[in-house]
Amino acid sequence: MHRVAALQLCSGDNVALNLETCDRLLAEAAQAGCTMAFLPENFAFFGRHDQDKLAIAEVEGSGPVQDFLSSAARRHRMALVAGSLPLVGDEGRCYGASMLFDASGSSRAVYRKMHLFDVDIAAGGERYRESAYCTPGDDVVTVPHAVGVVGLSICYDLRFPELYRQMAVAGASLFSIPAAFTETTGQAHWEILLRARAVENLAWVVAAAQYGQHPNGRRTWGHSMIIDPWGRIVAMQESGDGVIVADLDTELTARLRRDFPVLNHRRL
Ligand SMILES: O=C(O)CNC(=O)[C@H](CS)NC(=O)CCC(=O)C(=O)O
Repeated sequence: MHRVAALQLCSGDNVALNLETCDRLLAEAAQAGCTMAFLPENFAFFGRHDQDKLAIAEVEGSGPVQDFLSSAARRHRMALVAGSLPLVGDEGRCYGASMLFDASGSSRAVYRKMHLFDVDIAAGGERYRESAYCTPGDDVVTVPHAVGVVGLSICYDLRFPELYRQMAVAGASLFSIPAAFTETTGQAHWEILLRARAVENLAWVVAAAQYGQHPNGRRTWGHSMIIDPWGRIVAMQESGDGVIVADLDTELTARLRRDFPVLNHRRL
């Protein structure tokens, strides 16, 4: 059994304030006995304009947000999956990156968001062009850890089941899916997509989410969830700052994968 936490917050454009909130929630998670905590997409900064986040983009391995993560992991004695933070990319753009820190504060892995959210949402009258300021990563990342092999992903990636299948085939038994899902698409698709990724791969899903209204006027869906490999939602918070906690039973994953071997029945 490994107790893990997902943090939910409503990040704004003040980095220090967002990190303070994260730190408070991490302390709660540590207090609850968690050995690992997951943060949402854009936990450190949600700006007024899309390109604002370029100003806080860091080079991999150094910078105030990464320093905070390393120190928070050490202080709270927890491994962290830092949902997403901007890392410097090329041509004046950044990567949306998810980093895993171990409890000693060392960075163990970096995943760069592969699928960029360039969509128009008719129902909400919203237009997103993530590729205007972000550049996509090319590499699938799985990280062996105490809780199992962790597959890293970010938000819109959730709609691409082939990424999760590839991670599952590479051994992943837990998917991290941090998000800032739109309220409109979240209401329609969030839960069904998350549970599908869990069920079809017999894997745990930890989805730490942003909620509420951000400085750019956009509203995000919240509903952070931890889902077991049978598709049951074992912890969920609709709205508000908070920490959801679950005990990950790694035996359950092993038993399901043995007795219900869908991953071995693939023909393609
Ligand atoms: O707009 C912002 O600044 C915050 N959002 C994000 O950073 C990212 C990229 S724009 N959002 C998503 O990927 C939403 C996906 C989604 O909502 C879906 O797949 O339905």
